[in-house]
Amino acid sequence: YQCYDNGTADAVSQQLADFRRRHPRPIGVWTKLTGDPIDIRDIVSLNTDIFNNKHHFLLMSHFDRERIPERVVHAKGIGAFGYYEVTNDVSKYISADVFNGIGKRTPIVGRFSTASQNLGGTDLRREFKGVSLKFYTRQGNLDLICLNIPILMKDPIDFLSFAHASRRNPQTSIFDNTMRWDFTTLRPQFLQIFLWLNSDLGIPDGYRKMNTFPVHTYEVYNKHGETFYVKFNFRTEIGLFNLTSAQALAIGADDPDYYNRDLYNAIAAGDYPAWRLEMDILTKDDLTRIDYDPFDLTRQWKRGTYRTVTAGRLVFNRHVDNNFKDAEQTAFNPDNLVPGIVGPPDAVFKARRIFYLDTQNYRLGVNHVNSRINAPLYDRNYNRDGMPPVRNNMKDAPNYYPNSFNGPMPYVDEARPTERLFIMENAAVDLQPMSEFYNTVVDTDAHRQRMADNLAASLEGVSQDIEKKALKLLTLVDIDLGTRVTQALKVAKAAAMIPLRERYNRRAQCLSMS
Ligand code: HEM
Repeated sequence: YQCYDNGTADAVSQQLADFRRRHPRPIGVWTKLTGDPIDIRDIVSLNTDIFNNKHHFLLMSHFDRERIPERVVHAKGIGAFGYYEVTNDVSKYISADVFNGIGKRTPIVGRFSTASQNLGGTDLRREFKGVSLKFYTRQGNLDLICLNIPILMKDPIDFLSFAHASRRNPQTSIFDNTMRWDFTTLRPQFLQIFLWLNSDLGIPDGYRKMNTFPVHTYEVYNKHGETFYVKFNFRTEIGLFNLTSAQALAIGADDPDYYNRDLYNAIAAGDYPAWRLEMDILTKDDLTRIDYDPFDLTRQWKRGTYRTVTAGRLVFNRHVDNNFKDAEQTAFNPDNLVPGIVGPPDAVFKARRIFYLDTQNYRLGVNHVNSRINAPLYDRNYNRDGMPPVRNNMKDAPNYYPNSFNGPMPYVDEARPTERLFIMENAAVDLQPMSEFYNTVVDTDAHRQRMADNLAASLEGVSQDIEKKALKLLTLVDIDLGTRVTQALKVAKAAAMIPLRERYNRRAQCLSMS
C-alpha cells in the first residue's frame, strides 16, 4: 500500500484530500438545481424571509426526498468497476460472445454486499456475502449474481420467511436467534446454509478473499446448438482467508465497514481484486448417468462426475464514480441473460426471473434500465415514456410492432435449442449433504469444535422448545455435531449467568488483550 500524508495507508480516509489535490481551486460557481448562481447572501437564512429564498427551498425540498427504499436484502454494499477477460477457449461449450475470443475484455460493474444488514449495518456478521456482476456485453447485459457459499435453498416460496427470520424481530427490532432457529427447524432445507455460515468459511476476511458462486446450474449452448449444463465458479486469486468469531467481533467493534474499506483501499493501491472463472460442466449424456439432481441448489455436484475448465479472469480496477449513482441504483437481475445462455431450469431461478424486476420497479422505478449504470451498450425497443429517466425515448422511431417503417426487427439465433429442459423437483429434505459437509469440508477436529461453538452461541437465548428441536436436528445430521453443540451450549449458558454488564466488561478486557 502507498503511504498517505497523514501517515496511514487508508485511501478511504484520504478520499477528500485526494479530491482537493486534483482540484486545487473550487470546481466552479455553486448553482441552484435550476442552474442559476447562488448569491452569497442567500446561503444565510437567519433574519431573512424563507419563502423568498429559492435556494433554501430547493436545498431542503430535495434533501427531504433524497432517500429511496433500500434493497429488501443485501442493502449494504459497495460498487466497483472492472473487466472480464477471456483467457481460455470455451467455445466448445458456450457461444455467448462475452466468453469467446481469447484476450477479449468486457467492462463490468460489480456490487459487493452483505445479506441481512440494513444500510449502515456491519460487514462482520455471519451471513451471506454477495458479489453481483453486470457484464456490458455486445449482446446485451449479462448479470451473474453470486454468493460466497455454493448452496442455497429449494422452494422459492420460502424465501420471504428465510429473509425475515434471518433479520430483525418486528417487535424488538433486534436480530433474533429464536426466529432463526424456529424457522430452520421447521424448514430443515435451510440448515445447511446455517452450517456453512457457522463454519470457518462463515466470515471471510473481506470481499477479496472469498470465492463466489451464482449457485444455479445454467443451461448453455454452443454455436452448433449443443446443450451443456454449467456451474460458474469465481475463485479468488489472492486466496481464501477467514476470520474467527473473536476476530470479527474485535474488528466489527472498531470498523463495521471493514469489508468496504478493504476493497476501496485495495483498488486505490493498485492491488486489484481478481477472480478466476471456472466452469464445471455436465453434458446431456451425463444427466442420464449421474445419481443426483444437478439442479438442486441444496447440494453440490459429486466429485468425479463432471469436468472443470478455466474460462477467464474478473478484475476490479476502478472505484465507482459515485456510490449512489453506480451501486445503489444498479439493478442486477438474474434474468439478464445473453444468447448462448438459456438459463437455469430450477424453481428458485424461475421465481428470481420475476421478483428482481418487480422489486427494482418499486425501488428504482419502471425506467431504471435507462439509468446510465443499468443501460446496455446497445438497445432498440418499442417501450416508451413512464417516470424518468427516459434517455432519448427512441426519438422519432415507430412505437409499435409490426410496422412498415423500419422500426427495429427481431433476429434469428440459429443455434438456440428448440427444446428446453423441464425438471420435476423433489421437495424431500436430504440431510446427507449436510453430513458430508460436516465430515469433509469441515475437515479437522479443531474446525468442528469452532463450528460447534459458533452454533452454540447462536442458540444462546433461544426458547427452550426450539433449542431442543435444534439440538435434535443437529444430532440427526451427525451425532458428533449434536454432542459437541450440546456441550458447547452448556458452557455458553454458564457464561450467560454472569450479568450482562460484567460480560461486556470481560469481553472488552479480552479484546484489549488480543
Ligand atoms: C427465491 C430465491 C430468491 C429471491 C426471491 C431473491 C430475492 C432478492 C431480492 C428481492 C433482492 C433485492 C434486489 C434489488 O433490490 O435490487 C435480492 C438481491 C440479491 N440476491 Fe437474491 N433472491 C433469491 C435467491 C438468491 C440466490 C440464489 C442468490 C445467489 C446465488 C441471490 C443473491 C442475491 C444478491 C447477491 C443480491 C444483491 C444484489 C445487488 O447487489 O444489488 N439471491 N435477492
